[in-house]
Amino acid sequence: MNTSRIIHATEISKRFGDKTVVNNISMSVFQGEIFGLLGPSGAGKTTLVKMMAGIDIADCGEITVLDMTMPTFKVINKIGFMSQSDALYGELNAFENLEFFASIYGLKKAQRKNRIRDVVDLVNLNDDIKKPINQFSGGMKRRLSLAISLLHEPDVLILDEPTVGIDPVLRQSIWNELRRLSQNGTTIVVTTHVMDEAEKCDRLGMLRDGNLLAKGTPEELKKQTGMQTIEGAFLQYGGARQ
Ligand SMILES: Nc1ncnc2c1ncn2[C@@H]1O[C@H](COP(=O)(O)OP(=O)(O)OP(=O)(O)O)[C@@H](O)[C@H]1O
Repeated sequence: MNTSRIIHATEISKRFGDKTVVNNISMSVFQGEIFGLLGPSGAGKTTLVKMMAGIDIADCGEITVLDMTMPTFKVINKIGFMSQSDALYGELNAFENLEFFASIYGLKKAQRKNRIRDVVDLVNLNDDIKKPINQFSGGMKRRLSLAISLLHEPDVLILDEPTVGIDPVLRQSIWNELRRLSQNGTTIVVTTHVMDEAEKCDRLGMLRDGNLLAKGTPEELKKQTGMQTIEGAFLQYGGARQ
């Protein structure tokens, strides 16, 4: 693993009303690693990754991506963000959605065609490319959202629960692709509450109620808690729902 720090959060907090949903979190993500944010529903994973992607702003603390303080438009083209709520145009078909986002990302015509073909292959949507999005299932929308986040081959990929609603075979091929991208230098942050996906990450941050309970490699976290599984380690660190 490369040691250049690509994402760096320093003591960031975020409140909604009187509720602190991200509480004084500091962490770094290094080039070419897959960093997983693991935590139950409501832990603050989405809020944290949105601040990394520059979509939301921390109340205090600082986040830098590629040494630029977020949020800034300067790195927006270097980040691929896949949100949980699919930001797709329902009236358009899949191909038109891809074309639209490719033009936003500034992909040239020839490059656009190749990239669209590659990402559509990857998420296995070839047969549905002409179908309007409002006829897509939830899983198909997830796959298209993932394809869109990959279109411009970003240096940093931030994926919020990318494999929810996706069948195990495709999920495996998506993880294979994430690994291939990371080996080629892409830095990836992925949120999940699925333990077997957490095991696939190079490092993990365990979140609960806005607090970063622990971080480390899956092996380190298991070893430190004397547990055989990530789930066991998470519970030891205080991740259990009360
Ligand atoms: N815009 C908002 N206004 C008010 N509260 C919010 C807002 N966005 C998130 N929250 C609250 O912040 C907390 C953390 O939410 P967040 O979506 O970050 O959690 P999460 O870990 O991503 O959960 P999930 O796995 O269910 O997506 C929750 O209590 C949620 O209700």
